[in-house]
Amino acid sequence: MTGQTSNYGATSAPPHQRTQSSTSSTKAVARTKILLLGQRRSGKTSIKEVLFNGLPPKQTFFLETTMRIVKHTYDTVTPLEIWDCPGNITVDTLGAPLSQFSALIFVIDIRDLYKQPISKLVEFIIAAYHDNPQLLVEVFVHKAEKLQDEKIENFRQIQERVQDHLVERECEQMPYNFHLTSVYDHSLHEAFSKVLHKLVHSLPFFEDLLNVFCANSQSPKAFLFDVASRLYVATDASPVDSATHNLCCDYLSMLNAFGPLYRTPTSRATRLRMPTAEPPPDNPLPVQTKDRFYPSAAATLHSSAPGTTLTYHLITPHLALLALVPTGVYEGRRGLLEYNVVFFPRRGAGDMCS
Ligand SMILES: Nc1nc2c(ncn2[C@@H]2O[C@H](COP(=O)(O)OP(=O)(O)OP(=O)(O)O)[C@@H](O)[C@H]2O)c(=O)[nH]1
Repeated sequence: MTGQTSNYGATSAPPHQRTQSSTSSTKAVARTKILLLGQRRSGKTSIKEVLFNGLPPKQTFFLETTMRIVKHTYDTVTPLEIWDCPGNITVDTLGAPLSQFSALIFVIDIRDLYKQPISKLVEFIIAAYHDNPQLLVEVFVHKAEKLQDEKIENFRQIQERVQDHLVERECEQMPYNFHLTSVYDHSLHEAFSKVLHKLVHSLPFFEDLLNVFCANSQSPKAFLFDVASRLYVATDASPVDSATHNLCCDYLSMLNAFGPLYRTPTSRATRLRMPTAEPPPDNPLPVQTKDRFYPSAAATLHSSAPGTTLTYHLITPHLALLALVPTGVYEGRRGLLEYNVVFFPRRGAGDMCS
């Protein structure tokens, strides 16, 4: 595993504590910087808050206008620093060269077909073309759930206008991607996960491990999720279908909500041992109050034969493996399955048992 990955595993705080940005770790860790740009009220802060602070989507309504750049740090496989910028920021007022950043996410309200947001996006793409051609430019055409019939048409028009502007400015070589997003469905998680994949250097390693896990466990699909943000860090080679992704996201959300309720003696930070003698009355057994997320769970998706089971295994304090497994395999060979899971983070692909 790379240094980055082990660093992540060693330093991260429990999921429920990780929603706060940590300034102390900002200094210690080299972070991948992501610029979050767009017009006022396009939804930038909502995106950041929903993904990285667990804010319920409906409460984004109460977010205040961002007046200055807010830097939010988040520890996942690659430590991130997300710059949430006010709507009026320009290349000149950003206060940092674009070469410092690994990705630029530009948020456009899907109903905003006017010139202003598109011109601003084009200005940043042109600046990136000159200062940092490696910069990932990802455009989130946001609030997509608001439109039903015109959604695809607006999406197409925004893409076409950006392309036309870039051709006019002779800058069409700069690559960029468009995503339809909304905080009210899973599209935001899926789009941001795709951005994250491009920033995780150890992605091929994780993908290899997942491919081997799937082959050895007869699993048609497996994801490695960042537990708190519910972004998937990697998946196996089979295509991602949105329904499966959404199901895993929902299951994780349910476990995140209810997991802390499940506390057993073995879920404590250190297991209690049977006392050899009566503890003195003034020195009772230590009571561990630290919450521990329970390490595995499963749900049967449809019971009729052959059946599919959705499994969850926490493999580091912050990463969970979610996989679809045939119910027959889960019930008949669970020990072997869990053996594969236990060794997933520790061993290379070649060492996994079949
Ligand atoms: N319908 C819908 N509304 C959204 C979505 N995302 C954000 N909003 C709403 O858009 C409004 C503006 O959201 P903000 O996150 O404050 O936008 P911002 O881009 O950070 O705005 P500034 O701070 O002014 O730059 C809020 O009322 C949100 O509830 C979405 O996916 N769908």
